[in-house]
Amino acid sequence: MLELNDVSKQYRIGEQTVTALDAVSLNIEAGKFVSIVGPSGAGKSTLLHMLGALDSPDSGSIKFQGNEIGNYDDKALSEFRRHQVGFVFQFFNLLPTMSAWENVAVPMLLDGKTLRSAKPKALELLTSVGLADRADHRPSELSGGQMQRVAIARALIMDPPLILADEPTGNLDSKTGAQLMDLLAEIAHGGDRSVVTVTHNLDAAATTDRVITMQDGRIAAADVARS
Ligand SMILES: Nc1ncnc2c1ncn2[C@@H]1O[C@H](COP(=O)(O)OP(=O)(O)OP(=O)(O)O)[C@@H](O)[C@H]1O
Repeated sequence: MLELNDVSKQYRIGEQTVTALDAVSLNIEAGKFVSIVGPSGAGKSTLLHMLGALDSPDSGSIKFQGNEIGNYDDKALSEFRRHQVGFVFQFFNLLPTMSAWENVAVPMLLDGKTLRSAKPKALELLTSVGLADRADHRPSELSGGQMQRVAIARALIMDPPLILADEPTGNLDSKTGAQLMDLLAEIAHGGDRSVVTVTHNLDAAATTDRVITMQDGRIAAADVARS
């Protein structure tokens, strides 16, 4: 589904140059739940951003379903982000004045649909993540785990083949975090979807199909494929 070849990225701050990604090559297959682990500053978030075309590499190639993302113009890039990728963040990023179902509907609104037309799908997705009875609640009336389920439903509403999650359990207690990982695994294994998550939690990572360990902008040797 996604193929990275020799992807490098440097950041320059004043005189200093930081190599965030150093010639990373990687294949992400459909239907797999993949975790990215490694110490702080290893390049995990930078890699995740490259996978979702939130950032572009200095060199190297990123192909999505055989197409070179580097050749996309701005319009194709925003189409890609809107339709092919669902993002889940550590701090949920829900809109506080909207109800749970309205938050789930947001990507459809950004795609020009009305709230009314988005509602059935938003409710269906909330039901699928176990929150049918919380649809009208605002984020402040939900627990952290529930807020992250809303965020996952929102990530799914455009039916993207790729879900990217940056520390999705970082703000949750360990039991709730484990339940969230189970939900992400179900999402990956339930269809031809890939789910890629960055995590600091090695126990959580150990439950995924594949653990990619990063160190100093490179994929460390221990890239364990379990299936
Ligand atoms: N926008 C930026 N400007 C400058 N330097 C950056 C930028 N983004 C990342 N970096 C640097 O690139 C390196 C990799 O950062 P990245 O956020 O990918 O690491 P990480 O493994 O996700 O770390 P953490 O676990 O702490 O979130 C770090 O040294 C970081 O300081």
